[in-house]
Amino acid sequence: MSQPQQQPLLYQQQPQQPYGYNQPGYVVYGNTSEGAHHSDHHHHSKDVTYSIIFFILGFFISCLWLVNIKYLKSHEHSARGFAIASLVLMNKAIKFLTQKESTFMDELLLGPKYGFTSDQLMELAGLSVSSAVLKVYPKSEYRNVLTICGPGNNGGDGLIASRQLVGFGYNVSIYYPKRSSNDIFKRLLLQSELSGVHILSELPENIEDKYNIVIDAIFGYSFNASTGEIRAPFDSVINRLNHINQEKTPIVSVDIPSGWDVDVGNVKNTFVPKLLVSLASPKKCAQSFKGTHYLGGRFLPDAFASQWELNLPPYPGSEQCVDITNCQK
Ligand SMILES: NC(=O)C1=CN([C@@H]2O[C@H](COP(=O)(O)OP(=O)(O)OC[C@H]3O[C@@H](n4cnc5c(N)ncnc54)[C@H](OP(=O)(O)O)[C@@H]3O)[C@@H](O)[C@H]2O)[C@H](O)CC1
Ligand SMILES: [K+]
Repeated sequence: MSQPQQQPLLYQQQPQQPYGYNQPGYVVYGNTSEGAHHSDHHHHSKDVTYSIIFFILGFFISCLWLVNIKYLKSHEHSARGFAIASLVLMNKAIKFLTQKESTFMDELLLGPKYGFTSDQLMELAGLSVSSAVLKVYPKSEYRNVLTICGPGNNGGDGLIASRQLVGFGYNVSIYYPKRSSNDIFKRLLLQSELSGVHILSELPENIEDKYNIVIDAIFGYSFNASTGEIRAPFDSVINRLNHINQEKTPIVSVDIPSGWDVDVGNVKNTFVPKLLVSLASPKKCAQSFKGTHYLGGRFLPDAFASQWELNLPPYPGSEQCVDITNCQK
């Protein structure tokens, strides 16, 4: 006698639908409650497995913690636990700013509500960069420094960091091919020269033979990537940096790796620095950065940071920078 054939049964036809099973077209073979129970159990254990996987992956790419939202209603309490933990961590994750947000926040800090001056912020930003260099590249091994300064405030941070590095015992040269006529920058350059920084008239050949570190203070968050080109003279400067052997002479980027789109990242396939020192709060492009990552620019008032939900890590003691290498993705 032939066995009656088992008919596929759409799960939606069952009177009680356990959570997570009611996707259209979900099919259970056989109409016994045992089969449904077995499948139910299988799905619940899947909830736990997937919620754990997304929880762990979230440490590498934090937006994956958001995926765990769907397990908040799981029947498995461990899956719900991992979902809640993911959301807590997600909330604690450092915020990465867009170009627009960075500009807006800078204007706010310099406006009447917070009352900072540009000199103040730049001085603290520069001090953070020199402090991070001192930590990561000690002068016993990395004494000779070349700083390349751009036309804006990122270049100003470079001028300041260079002066401070001389104070820390480094031997520093600056290449500053497009100088601002703004009084602040003239004073910063004067102070650098008086402190003993060498001012170069052109970018030296054989950078790796002469220098132990290159500081990239060319462009910050106002770099305009929309035209798709880097204008002279920085096109050729960045091209030189693309070919530097960073195993010998690492590049330290101030706030943004120059040439990267602030919101998107390394779209032009230019150099990837060994060390990035983000200022105030990291920018979106730093989400794809895999090297050593420090945060500096310790000038944001606590009220400001909480209003903008920046979730910045605390700076240890009186330090001017903090290592955020593993908190960034
Ligand atoms: N609150 C803070 O976070 C602080 C940040 N600081 C630092 O300041 C920079 C932002 O400085 P900003 O002056 O706004 O701009 P940049 O330094 O990024 O330079 C922009 C100039 O670069 C030139 N540019 C832009 N796009 C291109 C391009 N495609 N090709 C060539 N050149 C380009 C342009 O200059 P021009 O003279 O050519 O017009 C831009 O004007 C921030 O990142 C921090 O490092 C402060 O130090 C402290 C406060
Ligand atoms: K830079």
